[in-house]
Amino acid sequence: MSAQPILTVDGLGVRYGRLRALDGVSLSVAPGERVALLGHNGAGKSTLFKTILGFLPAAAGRVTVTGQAPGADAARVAVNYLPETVAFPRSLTGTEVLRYFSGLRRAPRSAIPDLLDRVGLAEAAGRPVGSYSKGMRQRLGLAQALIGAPRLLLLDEPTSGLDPLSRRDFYAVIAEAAGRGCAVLLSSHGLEEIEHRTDRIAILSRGRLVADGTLEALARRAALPATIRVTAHAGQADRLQAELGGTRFNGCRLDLSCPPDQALPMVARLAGLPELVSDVDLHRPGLSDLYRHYSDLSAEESRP
Ligand SMILES: Nc1ncnc2c1ncn2[C@@H]1O[C@H](COP(=O)(O)OP(=O)(O)OP(=O)(O)O)[C@@H](O)[C@H]1O
Repeated sequence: MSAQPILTVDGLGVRYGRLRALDGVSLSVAPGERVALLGHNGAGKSTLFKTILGFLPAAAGRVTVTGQAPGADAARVAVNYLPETVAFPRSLTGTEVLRYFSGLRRAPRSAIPDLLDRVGLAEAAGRPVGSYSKGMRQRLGLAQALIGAPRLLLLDEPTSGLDPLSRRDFYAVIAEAAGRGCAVLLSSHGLEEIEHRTDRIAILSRGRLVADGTLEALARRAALPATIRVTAHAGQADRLQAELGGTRFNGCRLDLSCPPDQALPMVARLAGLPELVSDVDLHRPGLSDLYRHYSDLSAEESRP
């Protein structure tokens, strides 16, 4: 991406006393880019967010937001943050909460009805937040994070506790913000939900960035084998296995593992065996396979 990044993280190290929570982390997010930050519990995701917000100092390296140091006025205006757990005064209505935050950010109050509408809270706008469900509070949190058209959105596990339809709507709102040029960095443990809803994946493991790229680039680099599930005609599984090898799972299923570039030629070969094969299902590695691959690699590298 050629546009100047909104967020740059360069060789960042952060410590809690003797613990290295982040070590040599480099990452950037350009305008309009949605980057998913993945990592096990304790990998350092929240620490990275807190450093970008200026709450924690860097022990090494550098972070800039729109070219400014975290915590500087211009950086604070540029970034909005949705923490993992949002808490609003229970007696205020949705509209009142957004009025309060609009005041803090000097953003026009006229945008509030539209914001509430975009997150599906138009009808609940006049009700006290204490009567909202967890998902509704989370959506109000997203509306709060969108106030003032931020240039960088930091979202810490924003969809935990949301049902599948609310998650879909949530990502649609995030895509709209990115479409307007907002840079988005969001952490998640939900691999399936981010697989096709973000532009790039960054994986943290024990405070180090072990992968950063598009799903396609990470898959190419990992070169994990594809699995072809073959269903044999009744009584033909033995012959098929004798011909192709693979692993038998029941009377008629055979799993073949192929290098990525051999998967299609193998499917073509299977199509030429109609007397043996009744069905073929090609399974390419998904994000969960890649996540395991890169996290395991980093665990192996750090083993003495
Ligand atoms: N205030 C703190 N004082 C000391 N250690 C801390 C503090 N906050 C976090 N840590 C440690 O720093 C490391 C990174 O924690 P962090 O909260 O950034 O991880 P995370 O990836 O956000 O985890 P999770 O997915 O569980 O939210 C962990 O080992 C954690 O125990």
